[in-house]
Amino acid sequence: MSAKPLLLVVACALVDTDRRVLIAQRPEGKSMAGLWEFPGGKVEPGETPEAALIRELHEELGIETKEACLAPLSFVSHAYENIHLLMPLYVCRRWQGTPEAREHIALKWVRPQALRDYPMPPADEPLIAALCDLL
Ligand SMILES: Nc1nc2c([nH]c(=O)n2[C@H]2C[C@H](O)[C@@H](COP(=O)(O)OP(=O)(O)OP(=O)(O)O)O2)c(=O)[nH]1
Repeated sequence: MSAKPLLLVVACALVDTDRRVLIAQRPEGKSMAGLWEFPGGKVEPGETPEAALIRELHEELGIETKEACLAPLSFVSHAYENIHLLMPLYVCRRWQGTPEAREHIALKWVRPQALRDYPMPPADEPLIAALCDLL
């Protein structure tokens, strides 16, 4: 049995004062296009997960946050066809700026119980339950 490469991706649930969570729709041309995801992305070599997430939040949404504002919530370990995804999910309640879709089709603020109304990557399912418990 040949092992699949392990892919480390960091993701973030931005939570607003109404306890809604930001999800973002993946663009055309990427895998899983059209599905809704938590903002985030791959951890580059030499990067800490937190630094990667702060970078991705800036690149994707144009917002600024800092490590002290990132609280680990849960993680998923999910076998996709070609890779094995390891994805920690952080919760962030404090940031500067207003999120805008710089790399996604659309953004949406959603109550945790309504996340299941939006098609998300298969790996994300357990994270919805974790967010419903938290919020
Ligand atoms: N950011 C993010 N990625 C997720 C989530 N769920 C999930 O399976 N993923 C996967 C999709 C991608 O394979 C990978 C994130 O990669 P990425 O966003 O940095 O890069 P990408 O879309 O260009 O990746 P790809 O086209 O090569 O698949 O993690 C999620 O909720 N948020």
